[in-house]
Amino acid sequence: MIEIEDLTVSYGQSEVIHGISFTAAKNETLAIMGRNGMGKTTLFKSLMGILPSKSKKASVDGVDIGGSETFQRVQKGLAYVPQGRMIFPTMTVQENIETGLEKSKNREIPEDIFALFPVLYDMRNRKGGNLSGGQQQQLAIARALVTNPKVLLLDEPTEGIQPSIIKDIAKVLNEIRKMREITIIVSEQVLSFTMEIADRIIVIDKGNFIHENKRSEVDAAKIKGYLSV
Ligand SMILES: Nc1ncnc2c1ncn2[C@@H]1O[C@H](COP(=O)(O)OP(=O)(O)OP(=O)(O)O)[C@@H](O)[C@H]1O
Repeated sequence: MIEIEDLTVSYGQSEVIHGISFTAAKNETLAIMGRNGMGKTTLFKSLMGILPSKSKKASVDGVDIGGSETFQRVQKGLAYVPQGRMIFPTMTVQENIETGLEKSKNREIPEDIFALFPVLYDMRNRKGGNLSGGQQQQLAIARALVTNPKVLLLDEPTEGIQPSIIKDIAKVLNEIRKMREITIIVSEQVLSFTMEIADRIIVIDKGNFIHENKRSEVDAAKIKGYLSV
């Protein structure tokens, strides 16, 4: 569970996130949707402590994360799958996953990881750079999950991935939620994908949240309107 109140993020003098507030519950998937440049990556980087931010409240499972360094936020239960996946191409699949353990209390890859991603088990000795885009995305998710996060942030996981594989990513995220009962927050532009995974959709526009709906009440035409230029 994550609670954020009145979060502001600036690059120098230029404020790009303007005091947004949200909560996401345990076992809930929240999608934050918006066009390029609307502030999704900035929001996620600030939540991870990669970018400085100000807020009235920022907590994970009741524990304050405001002012914490990135590694402390990971220890408090946040994990991050960055846009573009950022896996290590010259390291093996197994080594890539193990890099996620460095700041964690665990020493070994949890058993359910390879159950979730059988393809990564089959390819554990291959170099990360030789995997397909969809497999690299699975690897980036696996690496984030080894710290046993309470809240998993994924920045545009479908970017550059074929439509057939996008369905697999949706299936994996639904499976993760079922197995781990964690909070998942995903930034996205693809509505068909978020409709398969999200309980709630928020639209971000120029650093403000401008629309919010439960999945069951989503007006697809309205959200598509916000997402088109
Ligand atoms: N390093 C930076 N310095 C100054 N401004 C930046 C920097 N990075 C991003 N911005 C600006 O902040 C705003 C939000 O960008 P951000 O990358 O968070 O958007 P986004 O919604 O994630 O888009 P995308 O899908 O293209 O990544 C944009 O106006 C962008 O130009």
